[in-house]
Parts: sequence; C-alpha cells; structure tokens
Amino acid sequence: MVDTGLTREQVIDALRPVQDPEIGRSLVDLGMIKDVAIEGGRVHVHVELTTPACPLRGRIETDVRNAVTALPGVSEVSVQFSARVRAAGSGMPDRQPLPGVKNTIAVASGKGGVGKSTVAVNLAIALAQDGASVGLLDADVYGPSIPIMMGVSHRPTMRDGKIVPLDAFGVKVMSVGFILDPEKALIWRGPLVSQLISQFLSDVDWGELDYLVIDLPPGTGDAQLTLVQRIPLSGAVIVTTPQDVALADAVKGLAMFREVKTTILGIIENMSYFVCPHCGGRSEIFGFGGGERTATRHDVPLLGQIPLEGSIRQGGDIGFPIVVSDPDSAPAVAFREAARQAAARLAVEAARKPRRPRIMLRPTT
Ligand SMILES: Nc1ncnc2c1ncn2[C@@H]1O[C@H](COP(=O)(O)OP(=O)(O)OP(=O)(O)O)[C@@H](O)[C@H]1O
Repeated sequence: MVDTGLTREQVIDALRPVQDPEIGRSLVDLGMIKDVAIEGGRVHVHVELTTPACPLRGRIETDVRNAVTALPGVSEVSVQFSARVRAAGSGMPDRQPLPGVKNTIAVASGKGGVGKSTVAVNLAIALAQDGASVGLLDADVYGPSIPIMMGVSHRPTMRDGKIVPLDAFGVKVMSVGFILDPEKALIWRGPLVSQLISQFLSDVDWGELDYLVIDLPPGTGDAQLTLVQRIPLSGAVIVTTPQDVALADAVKGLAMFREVKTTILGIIENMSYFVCPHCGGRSEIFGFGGGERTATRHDVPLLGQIPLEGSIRQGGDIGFPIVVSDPDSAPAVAFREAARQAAARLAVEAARKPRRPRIMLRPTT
C-alpha cells in the first residue's frame, strides 16, 4: 500500500469548511464527523446526520467527497452515514420533555376536515420509513380517525402499569379511539381533554422515540389551547387547504402556537390541486397557492403541497396509507419530502440550543 503521508488531522481540516446546509455550521464543529480512516490513497469518512430523514444527505455527501478529494494523494473517498436525532426541546422551559421522547410534533389545523389526520399518519410513517423511531398519538378526541387510517383497532394491553402502544407500519400508535366510546367523544371539554392527553403522554410506554407525532383536535378553541400549553411540543405543522376560509383558520393556528412559543415547522397545503385521471387536466378545486402565500406572509416554510387524490382517501379508509401503498406516487413523494423538511427544521432547532455543560464530579479523596 502506498503511504501518502496523509493524516487524519489533514482530512478533518479539509472538512472544516463543509457545512450542514440546514444548520449553516461546520460538520466538524457540530460533531457530525464520527470517524476518518485512511488506507493509502483511500479515505473513509463516517458522517452522523442529525436525522435519518435528512433531505440534504446527497448534498452533504458531494461536499464531503469534494473536500477530501482535493487533498493531495487521495484516490478514492467513501462516505458512510448514520444518524442520531437530537432533542429540540420545547419552547417553554416549564414544560418538561417526555422521558425517552426526543421531539414532539403537533399536527394541527384551524379548520376541521382539511386532512390533518391524513397528514399526521403519512408524516409519521414517512419518518419511520427513513429509519427514525416514531410514535403517533391521536389526540383528536372529537373524531379519532387514526385507528381506521392505520388499520389498528384492538384495545392496547398493559405492561408494568403502562399502556403498550399498538404497532402499525413501524410506528407506535396510541389513540383515544382505542379507549373511548365514540358516542361520548363530543362532550369532552378543554380541561378534561388536556388531562386525558397528559395521561396518554405519561401512561403510555413510548420507549425511546426520535419523533412523537401528535394529531391534535381541529380548531383553536379552549381545548386546543389548553392542550398546546400542557404538552411539551418541539414543533407544530399546520395543515390547510388553499381555500380562504381554511387559510384564515390556519392563521389562527399559527397565532396559537406563537402564543405558547412553539416553533412552527411549516404549513402543509393539502388538496392543493386535482389531476383528472382520465384526461390529465389539472383543476384547482379549492383555489391555488393560498398555502404558499400564507407561509410567505407569516414567514414560515411551506413544507409541501399534497394533491387531492382518490388513492389518498382510499388509503385512509382501508388502513393502508399512501406512503405505504404507493410510495412512488406524487402524493407519497410530497409527504416524504414534507416529513424530511420538518425533521430538518427540528434538527436546526436542536443545534441552536446551547449544549448542557458537562458536570465534572470531583474525585472523593
Ligand atoms: N389529499 C387528499 N386527497 C383525497 N382525500 C383526502 C386528502 N386528504 C384527506 N382526504 C380525505 O378527506 C377526509 C378528511 O381527512 P382527515 O380525516 O385527514 O381530515 P381532518 O382534518 O383530520 O379531519 P377532522 O377535522 O375531522 O379531524 C378523509 O376521508 C380523508 O381520507
């Protein structure tokens, strides 16, 4: 083997200018370069991403390759990826994070029926498909639809005094629908809703999760406000259709999350357009571009535009969501991209947080 004289330090120095494109800081400073191995002219770099759902993995790989290839004597560069999700915490210091759960993502809508649960289900599965450990909590006491959409309905069991969530498509699922009599759901008032959901957060054995996606009840009333004040939320995704009445309510949702200092990860515009399966013509049934305009006006990202499609409705009805049933379809790709963008935003939030200083214990003499 040819000795090029190349050292680990030289490789790390070459990697210093390479940034995580989302976070805008050096991979080296962020502790994302886990290992560098050199064998003659061959260099192997192990990068630890901040989420397995990283939307810019390809770009990071290219930048790492280019930086290392530029060093004298390098003939081949291989890049290996792993991921460790970091906790973004919640906006309010008094809301304690859930033990074992790194990030909680609320999926909310100002208006009912805009596809909030559909989005929650597909986002959660998309994150799990990328390799994250994911839970999905259906907190929509007024119409828990997650059991049907995820194709799970039996009552969960108990283990060591905790509720064991059900598993569907690699996601741990818990729903008020597993426990409540659907006939009684409507009489739940704000404080009771919040008490029940708090109990679900603490009494369910979620284990170690990178992301817990929470499908909130629609609206911005008393019940929703009490909930978002009590749950330690790392971020919120707002679902809307492009229709004016939905957008007006989505703006109320943005205001609610801002009031409780929860990061808004972005807006998802659902039912954005319809492509006729017969003639291929495109119709903008609920208007067009409203989600984008609202996102721009309120300075939040637009995470995606999901078309109105029969297969999405059907996937929900039969408990076989579109990211599983037809992963290459346009809506599935849009859901996956939205999930990755949301995960990337959380990684940025986590990186902004000052690291807790290590406490050095004095040796006892
Ligand atoms: N993009 C889409 N294309 C076709 N159908 C959709 C789409 N998004 C949602 N749907 C369908 O619209 C209906 C309402 O969706 P969903 O239950 O997800 O809305 P929601 O906002 O959670 O409602 P709620 O306010 O009752 O909680 C469901 O039947 C669902 O399958």
